[in-house]
Amino acid sequence: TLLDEPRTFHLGMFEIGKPLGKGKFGRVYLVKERTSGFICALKVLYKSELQQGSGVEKQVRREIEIQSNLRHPNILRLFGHFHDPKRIFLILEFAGQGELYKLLRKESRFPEWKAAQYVAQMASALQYLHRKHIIHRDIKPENILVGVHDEIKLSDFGWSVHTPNRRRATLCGTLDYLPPEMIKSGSRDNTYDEKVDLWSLGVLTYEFLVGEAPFEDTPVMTHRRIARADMTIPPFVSAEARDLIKKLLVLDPDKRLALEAIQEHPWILKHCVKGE
Ligand SMILES: O=C(O)Cn1ncc2ncnc(NCCc3cnc(NC(=O)Nc4cccc(Cl)c4)s3)c21
Repeated sequence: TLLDEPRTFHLGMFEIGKPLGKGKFGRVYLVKERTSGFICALKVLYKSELQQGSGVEKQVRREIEIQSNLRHPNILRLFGHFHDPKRIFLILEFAGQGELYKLLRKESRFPEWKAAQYVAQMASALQYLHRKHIIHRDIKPENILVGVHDEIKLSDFGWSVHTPNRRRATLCGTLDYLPPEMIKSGSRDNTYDEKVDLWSLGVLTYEFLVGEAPFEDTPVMTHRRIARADMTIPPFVSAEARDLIKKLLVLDPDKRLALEAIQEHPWILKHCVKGE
């Protein structure tokens, strides 16, 4: 079936179901693989649209190359891909509860126990990626899906790269989640490493608990507030959660709490059963 080692795939293998979402570059459908009955998500990308973007087609190839080799419960599986003259198709694991940011908007903010479980799963996914010298670089609620049992599925590796990244930082994500070292201009080496994902995890933790990003403002002000790590954490956030956020949203990348330490942080231990 689909889970076996890579084979060639084609559209006729799938029975197309309901649309799951419409992204910037194409639509996603719920599909069933005919022979095995296996349910998955099919992302359709139009080559015409990709060719317009600067090097976007290369990004999709890199995503396919990176994500096809990833196997982790909190990383959305890419089972395979194929293309026809006009389109590229990504065969993806189906995430039963869809996009995390929709759940977040609906609940406005998550209870601390739920936020802690999501952060612990994100830290586990990032530990797996960083051990493989992959930085995601675009961690934000829009790129996280949720499975039927509330398990986090980090997805959309369109922007992930292998470290160390000697390329100049390009403005790739929404400003809210960008770490200071990626928006700092002027300094000679605008390089960055996997610690950018630690900053974004801090922003994510804040947004889970508060319902909005810590530096949300006008673009100019957001830029300035990120550069100064200028944020206020509302009083309803517990002392332990506040402690973790402040240990991740640190300007100096080397002083950010390491992923292993996040798993041992009191706020995480309080809400997460060990070895879950
Ligand atoms: O999210 C939804 O809309 C709805 N939804 N609901 C449930 C569900 N289950 C699985 N997947 C879904 N959606 C697809 C998520 C993606 C995963 N990987 C991607 N990769 C990508 O888009 N790459 C890409 C494209 C264009 C340019 C470049 Cl550079 C890279 S998109 C699901």
